[in-house]
Amino acid sequence: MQRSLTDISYHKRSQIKDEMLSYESFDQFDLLPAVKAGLYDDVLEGMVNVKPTPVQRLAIPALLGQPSRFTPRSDGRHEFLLAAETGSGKTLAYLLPAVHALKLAEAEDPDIQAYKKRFEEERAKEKDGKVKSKFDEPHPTMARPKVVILVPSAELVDQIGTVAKRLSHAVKFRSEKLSSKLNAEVIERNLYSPRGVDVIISTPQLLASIADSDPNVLSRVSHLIIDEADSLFDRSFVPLTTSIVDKALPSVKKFVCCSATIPRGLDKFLASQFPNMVRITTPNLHAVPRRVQLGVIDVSKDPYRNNKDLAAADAIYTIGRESSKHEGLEDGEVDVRRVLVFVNERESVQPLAEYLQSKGIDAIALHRDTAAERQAAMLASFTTAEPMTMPKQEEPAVKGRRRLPNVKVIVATDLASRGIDTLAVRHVILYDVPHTTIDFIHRLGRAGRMGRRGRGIVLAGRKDRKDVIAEVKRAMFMGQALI
Ligand SMILES: Nc1ncnc2c1ncn2[C@@H]1O[C@H](COP(=O)(O)OP(=O)(O)OP(=O)(O)O)[C@@H](O)[C@H]1O
Repeated sequence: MQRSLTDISYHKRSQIKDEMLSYESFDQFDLLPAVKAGLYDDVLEGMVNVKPTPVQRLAIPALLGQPSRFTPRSDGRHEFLLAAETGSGKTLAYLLPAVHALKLAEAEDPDIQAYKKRFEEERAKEKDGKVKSKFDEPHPTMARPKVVILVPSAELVDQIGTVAKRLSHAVKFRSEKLSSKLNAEVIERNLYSPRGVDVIISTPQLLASIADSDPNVLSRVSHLIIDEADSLFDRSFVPLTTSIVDKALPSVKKFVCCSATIPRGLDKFLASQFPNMVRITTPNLHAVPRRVQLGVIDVSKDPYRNNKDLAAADAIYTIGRESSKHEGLEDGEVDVRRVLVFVNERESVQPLAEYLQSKGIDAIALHRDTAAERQAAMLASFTTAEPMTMPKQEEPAVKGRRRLPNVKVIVATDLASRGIDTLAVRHVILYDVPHTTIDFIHRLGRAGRMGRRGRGIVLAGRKDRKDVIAEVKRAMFMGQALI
């Protein structure tokens, strides 16, 4: 299992640490003032003393072409791999430089400038009251985005789309989402609006099928970003992802792949397809965030006797009961805890969610069959940074009718939840022991995001490799990479 990841030497790690010390503030990056304003006032609104994270310190200067050991010296297309731990701010590491470049290119684009001039002239005439404007010319960027961001799920399209929208208030660009959650009319409107579009965030399925019928959609792309590249270049996604990459590459200036892990398959694929790709890896790559601890429940022992469902329900009840001990709570209040339960197989998601519901737990399955609205509402409560509390309620004494009102549970496979910024999650239950270290990293990475504390609980059965779990636990305790 440990062999699935590629090594990074200690020497390289210490060189990277030195590099990170050169940039301590976002103000040191050559970003347009509007981009910085959007970052401080809208994207990270309300945060004080904001500093770039390690991946942002390494990637932003390199993508902007500022002096750094990762800045390519050649002309032509630049290719990057950004690999950094889960929840470490990779989105902004690629989005800020892409939006900066978009605005610079816009200022130099003769078609856009000529369009703007005609538009302003018509508006001025209208203001003078001379004529009613008949200006209905489509914007030159209509269905021709400059920045394309690919992600593996509709939920991630929403998440990244929200960050881009926030940034666009100060920076003034148009960003649109394309995903299977939207109906055909909305998708058409988002892409073919006569007002134009600068940034598209999409799943590969949707964009690949649009590009099949209208290849020009990808003809002006200058920044192509493959987020969650370990998923998007794996066996199931690679044909769709590469079909988009192949169509877009002729115009692309910056090609950015982004991932929390570099499995051997991705390593080999990128080395053969993109031999000049600059790899930006943080010193803590492949380590689970330090503030996440791992506990183990041996379900083969009493009282569970291999009943994993019961062990999961019990663990969730314990998490719920502990929430009243949290300091800072008003008297009579409890925290609302958000718990993610991971299973290995898609087929187990629904039955486990139903079992937990039968035990009075507010659980949903994260998959296509769960009503979209219910899923969205539950996910929203998992991704908020705001604390959530409720009045304490006594559990009913009558046996068999227990209810746990202060815990919300999502049961998922990690593919369905990959990359989701579950800021509210402190507890992750690994119902199945993950098949690989990569899965351990992604699943535990839903807790402990951006320096928060978290706890993982593995349910270990009779046949599970307890030595592997012990090794992962030890590496996590030491803050080491799980390789
Ligand atoms: N410099 C910063 N300071 C504080 N918070 C930040 C900073 N940069 C990003 N964040 C916040 O950190 C959280 C995690 O960021 P993000 O989702 O980009 O992580 P990620 O590295 O892409 O994770 P994953 O690998 O799981 O996809 C977000 O809520 C984001 O707003």
